[in-house]
Amino acid sequence: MDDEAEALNLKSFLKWATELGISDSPSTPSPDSCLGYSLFVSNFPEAGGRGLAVARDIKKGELILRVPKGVLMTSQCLMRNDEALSIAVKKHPSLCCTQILAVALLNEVNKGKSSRWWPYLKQFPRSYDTLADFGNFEIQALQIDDAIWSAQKASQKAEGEWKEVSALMHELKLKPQLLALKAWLWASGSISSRTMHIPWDEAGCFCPVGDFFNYAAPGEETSNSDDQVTGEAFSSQEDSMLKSVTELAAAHRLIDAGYEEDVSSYCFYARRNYRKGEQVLLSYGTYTNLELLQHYGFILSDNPNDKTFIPLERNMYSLCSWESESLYIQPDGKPSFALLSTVRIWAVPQSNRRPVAHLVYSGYQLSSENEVVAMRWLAKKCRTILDTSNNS
Ligand SMILES: C[S@@+](CC[C@H](N)C(=O)[O-])C[C@H]1O[C@@H](n2cnc3c(N)ncnc32)[C@H](O)[C@@H]1O
Repeated sequence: MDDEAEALNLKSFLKWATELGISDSPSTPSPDSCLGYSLFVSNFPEAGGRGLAVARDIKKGELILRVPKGVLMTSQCLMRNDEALSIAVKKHPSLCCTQILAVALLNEVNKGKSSRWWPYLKQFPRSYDTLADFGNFEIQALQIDDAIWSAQKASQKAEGEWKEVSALMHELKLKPQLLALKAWLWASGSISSRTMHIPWDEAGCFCPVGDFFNYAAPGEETSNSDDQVTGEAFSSQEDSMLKSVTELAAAHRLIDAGYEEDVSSYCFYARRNYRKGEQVLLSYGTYTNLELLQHYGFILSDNPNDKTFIPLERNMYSLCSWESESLYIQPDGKPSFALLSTVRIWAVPQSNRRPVAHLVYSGYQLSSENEVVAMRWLAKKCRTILDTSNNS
């Protein structure tokens, strides 16, 4: 699609969104666009491509976008507006909620221009780079065993789920290209990378305009010094007056987006101060780079939540009851608590381990000798892992 056609599509999408009540402003927006007061669509080649920038200086905690419930595209509303879909889905009770949403999405695409969601559907990417979309060559290029395993699992899972919905999709008489695995991967990628959490459906919802926000890892906003201006603490009295956990988290801006029952809308807030023109970033959750690749198809070059998992020697596993996922090195080079405490115990002579275990699990260094042995083991292990991945 050329740039001009894309710009026209975006324009008609924003008009459609305005008519349905989406707004970035407390007052009535212009009939042509639901954006312009707080936000505008822009391109950020280094951070997610198309995204939303602020149209004015914005303070932390400000409401910047509201999307009414009626505009959220969910399985429930797609089935409510399509009796044939609803009847067909009921005949397949073993399907899970994401399979139902994926079929409902493809069924809507099948309608083309006659779909009520057409202006929105045209805004979806044509394809995705999530792990399930990786071919064999790309999977091998991942090099790390964990990543290769996750990619193989993701493709197998997508293909298995596609086979399970095949009968339903044929009953719905979808066009041949929408019955193909490629279309299924597109629908699954759309769900994985674009849906937002809602309390009434585990598959989540598609949230027009709200799904234009790109991602920044949670915690990064604290580096913005301007935050001090509005980041005041709440008193415990004020806290107890806030009715729910969601409300409390929202008041402290621990969450920057969520469905709010009292206004029947999905609401988006600035989680830090922004200067006019800056991109507003949303935290979709806490993810390692592998998880980001799996669910969203990108990685962050500087991800504070990334982890390098460290396998223990066979004789060390009996010393700890931690899951392997808790044994890792953080991006700042520090070992996780589980890894550090296990290696500290291992570095104690076997006959002395029991009496010092409680000190280790309280986070204490036992002695400088113990620490040196533990750190030497960790350094050697890290070197071996780096050598293996550099040589493969
Ligand atoms: C919810 S959408 C965000 C809007 C998207 N850029 C668009 O144009 O529709 C999520 C997708 O945006 C991209 N994305 C979001 N944040 C990113 C980031 N920090 N770096 C690279 N890509 C990002 C990824 O492709 C991800 O799957």
